[in-house]
Amino acid sequence: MLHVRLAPGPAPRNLSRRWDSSAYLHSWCSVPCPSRLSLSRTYSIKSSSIGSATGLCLGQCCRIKPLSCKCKLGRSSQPPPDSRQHFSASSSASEAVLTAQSDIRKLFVANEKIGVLLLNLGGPETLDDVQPFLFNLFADPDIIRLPRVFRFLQKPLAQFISVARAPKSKEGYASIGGGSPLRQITDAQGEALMEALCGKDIPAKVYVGMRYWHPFTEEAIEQVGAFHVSITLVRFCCLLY
Ligand SMILES: C=CC1=C(C)c2cc3[nH]c(cc4nc(cc5[nH]c(cc1n2)c(C)c5CCC(=O)O)C(CCC(=O)O)=C4C)c(C)c3C=C
Ligand SMILES: [Fe+2]
Repeated sequence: MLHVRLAPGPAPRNLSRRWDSSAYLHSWCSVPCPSRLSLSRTYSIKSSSIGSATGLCLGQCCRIKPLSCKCKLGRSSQPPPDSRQHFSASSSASEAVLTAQSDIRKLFVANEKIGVLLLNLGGPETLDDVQPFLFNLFADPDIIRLPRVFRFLQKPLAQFISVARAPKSKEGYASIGGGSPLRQITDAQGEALMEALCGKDIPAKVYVGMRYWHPFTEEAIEQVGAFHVSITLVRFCCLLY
């Protein structure tokens, strides 16, 4: 099922730089949203929408640069007229739910570039990243919520915990190869997603944004903007291992 949720009101074509919490992202996850973002035309997609053939949960890849794909990001085929009609009808609604797998094609309208922004939390890639990664994690009030009067202690506490915990965490990461596997795993998922979309003649670029480590969501969004993507599909996935 493809859930399409549109920001209310007319969608500006440029990206908004407001980093407010995104209700649509929060709605599917009990853990912190991987990012706080607001995109102009943002669609959240559920895992099965691209195709069960890939078995993807649409995780993310950790490249700032969009993943490359053999098909060109151009109009290799036009959507049927009824698709466009459907799209504009959806656009005027504050929320629409498209059910058919092929309905993603309905987003593929003339002169619209599609970007898929895959969001995750991130993990330290090297042992040197461990302490600053943990700082980012614990500095997040969605992870450790202090009473408002003690909010000023958030960063000092994050510094304390991250420094105290880092040696033990480093041991753990050292035992699994020296860093978090999140990036490689999600790279592979991003590649598979690109391939799956290409196979359906839907050329889209895939971007990745992480909440606590590189590439940060802000960087990914800048890339989305630089590529003048006008439709952004957003998906986040929390890998558990
Ligand atoms: C008291 C300690 C911790 C709380 C509370 C906690 C909550 C929490 N964490 C995530 C997401 C991630 N945590 C990751 C690593 C990690 N988390 C903690 C501690 C707490 N997390 C530590 C010490 C570490 C480092 C690894 C270790 O030593 O075990 C990661 C990175 C995973 C990776 O691939 O490297 C993520 C992601 C959430 C969402 C959360 C609360 C909701
Ligand atoms: Fe954690």
